[in-house]
Amino acid sequence: MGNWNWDNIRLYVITGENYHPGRAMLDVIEQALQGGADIVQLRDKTADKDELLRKARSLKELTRHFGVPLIVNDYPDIAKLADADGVHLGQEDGGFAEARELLGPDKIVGVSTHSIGQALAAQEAGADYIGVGPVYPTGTKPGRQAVTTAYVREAAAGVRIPFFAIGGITPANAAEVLAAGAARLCAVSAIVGSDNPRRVCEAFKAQLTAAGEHGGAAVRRIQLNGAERTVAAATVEELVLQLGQQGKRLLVELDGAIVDRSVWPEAPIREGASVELIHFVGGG
Ligand SMILES: Cc1ncc(COP(=O)(O)OP(=O)(O)O)c(N)n1
Ligand SMILES: Cc1ncsc1CCOP(=O)(O)O
Ligand SMILES: [Mg+2]
Repeated sequence: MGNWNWDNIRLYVITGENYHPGRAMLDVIEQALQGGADIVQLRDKTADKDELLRKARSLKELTRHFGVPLIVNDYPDIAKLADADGVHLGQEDGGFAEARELLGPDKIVGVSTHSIGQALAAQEAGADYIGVGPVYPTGTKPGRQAVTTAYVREAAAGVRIPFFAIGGITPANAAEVLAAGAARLCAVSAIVGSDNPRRVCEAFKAQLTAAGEHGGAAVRRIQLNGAERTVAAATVEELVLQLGQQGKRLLVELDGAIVDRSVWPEAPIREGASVELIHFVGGG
C-alpha cells in the first residue's frame, strides 16, 4: 500500500489513447494532473510489452513530478520494471497473490469488481482499493453490463477499503454517483477524450470536494436553465466550477435574483433552487 494517503486520492484518470488521436498521451495526462487527477493508470490493450514499459517509465516520471501514484493495468511485471506504484487486476486477470508477492506489501494492488460479493472477496484478499463498475454502459468496455448505482450503494454501505466508481462517468452524471455514496470517481473517455482534460478534472474535483469524504453530502436537485438536474454543489462558486464554467463571462441568477460574483463562494445552492446561467456573447 505504501505511504499514500487515500483521503487525498479521489479522482482516478486512466489512459485511453484511442480517444485523443493526434495528441500525445503524456500531454493529455499532464493536463489531467494539472486539473487535479490524484492517481493515474496506464491502460493500453494493444501495445506490446516493450512499448508498454516505455510508456510506463515515461508516465512514472510525470506522475512522480506531481506526487501521485502510477498504476499499470493488467501487468504486474511491467509495474515492477517501471517502478510504478502498483497494478490493477480484473476478475478475469487473476494472479492477485502472485502480484502481491512480486510487488511486495508497499505497492498498490487494485481489483475490479462487479458485485458486492466480489468486493468483499477482494477486500478480504488484501486489495488496496477496488473499482466498482461499470456504473453506466460505456464504449470503453463494450458489451459489459452496467452494475448501476444500486451496486455503488451496496459498496458504500459494505466496503471498508477505498472504492472508485467507474464506467460511463462524466461531470454531468457524477452527482448521481456521489449521491449513491461514492467518494471516489474514475474516468477514461470523459477526461482523455475531452478537448480540455484539465477543465474536466477541475469539474470532477469540485463535485468530489463538495460531496465530502463520504460522498453525497452536497447533492441537490435543482432547476438549471429550466431543466431538472442533480448537482453536487453547496455554493454558486462550486456549481460554476462543476459545470466547467469557471473563467467564463457569466451572470448567475439564483431564485430570480442576480448573484454578484464577489459572493459566489458564500451564496448557498439549496435543494429545489432555480438557477439560470446567462452567458455574455462576445461582440464587436
Ligand atoms: C480502476 C479500474 N477499475 C476497473 C478496471 C477494469 O479492469 P478489467 O476488468 O481487468 O478490464 P480492463 O481494464 O483490463 O479491460 C480498471 N482497469 N481500472
Ligand atoms: C476499464 C473499465 N472497467 C470498468 S468500466 C471501464 C471503462 C471506463 O471508461 P469510461 O470512463 O470511458 O467509461
Ligand atoms: Mg484487466
